[in-house]
Amino acid sequence: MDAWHILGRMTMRRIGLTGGIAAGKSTVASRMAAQGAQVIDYDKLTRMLQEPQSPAILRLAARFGDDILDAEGGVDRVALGRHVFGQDDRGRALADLNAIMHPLVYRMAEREERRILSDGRPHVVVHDVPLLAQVIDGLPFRFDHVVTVVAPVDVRVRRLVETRGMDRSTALVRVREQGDEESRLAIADHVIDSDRPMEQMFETVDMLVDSWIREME
Ligand SMILES: CC(C)(COP(=O)(O)OP(=O)(O)OC[C@H]1O[C@@H](n2cnc3c(N)ncnc32)[C@H](O)[C@@H]1O)[C@@H](O)C(=O)NCCC(=O)NCCS
Ligand SMILES: Nc1ncnc2c1ncn2[C@@H]1O[C@H](COP(=O)(O)OP(=O)(O)OP(=O)(O)O)[C@@H](O)[C@H]1O
Repeated sequence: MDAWHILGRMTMRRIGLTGGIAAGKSTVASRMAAQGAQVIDYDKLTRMLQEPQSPAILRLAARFGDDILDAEGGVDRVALGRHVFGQDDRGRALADLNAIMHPLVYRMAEREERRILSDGRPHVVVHDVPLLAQVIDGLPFRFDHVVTVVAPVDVRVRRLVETRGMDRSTALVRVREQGDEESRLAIADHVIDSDRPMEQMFETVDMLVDSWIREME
C-alpha cells in the first residue's frame, strides 16, 4: 500500500450512496453535504464527460454514430438513449456504453477525491452513484459504508408524476426498469427510508454523518 493510500485511510471515510429513481438519494446527498460531507456526483461527472471536447465524444460517436451528437458537438442524451435502449441488441449496446464511460467516470472520481483530500484535513467523502449495486465490483474504490435510500414503488411513482411531470404509466415503467431493490439492499449497511417526514429522515442522515466524523477522530 503506498503512502497516499495510508494517508487516505487515516483522513477520510468513504461512503457509497445509492437509491432507485425518485427514492430520495439527491435529497439525502444534499443533507450530507450540508452536514460537511463532500459529495462526488457520478451523474454530474457523466454529463461533464458528454460535453463538447470530452475524450468520450469521439469514442461514443465511433460506436453509436454521429447522430448522437448535438449542434455544439456534445452528446444528445435522448439520441444516445435511443441507440442504447431502443435497439434489439440492447445488452451489447449498454455494455459498449459502459466500457466507454465507466473508466473515464472513475478516473474523474479518483481525481476529484484527491482534490478533496489535498488539504490534508479529515473528510467524509460520499460517492453518489445511482447504479452502485451494478458497478460496485468494478469500481477502483472500496467503501467504509454503503447507504441505500428507499421508498415504496407507489410513492416514487407519485413523486415522478407530481414533481417531474411524468404520466403515471411512464413513471411506473421507469421505476420498474430500476426494480433491482434487492441488490441495492444487499450492498447497504445503512438503509434510509424516505417515506417518512423529511425532518425525521434528516435526523437519521445527521446521526450517520456525525458517526462517520467520529470514526476519524
Ligand atoms: C444513456 C443515457 C445517455 C440516457 O440519458 P437520459 O438523460 O435520457 O436518461 P437517464 O440518464 O435518466 O437514464 C434512463 C434510464 O436508463 C438507466 N441507465 C442509464 N445508464 C445506464 C447504464 N449504464 N446501465 C444500466 N442502466 C442505465 C437509468 O438508470 C435510467 O433508469 C445516459 O443514461 C448515460 O449516459 N448513461 C451512462 C451512464 C454511466 O455510464 N454512468 C457511469 C456512472 S456509474
Ligand atoms: N422524506 C421525504 N419526505 C417527503 N418528500 C421527500 C422525502 N425525501 C425525498 N422527497 C422528495 O422526493 C422527490 C425525489 O427525491 P430526490 O430528487 O432526492 O430523488 P432521487 O433518488 O435523487 O431521484 P433520481 O435518482 O431520479 O434523481 C423530491 O421531490 C424530494 O423532495
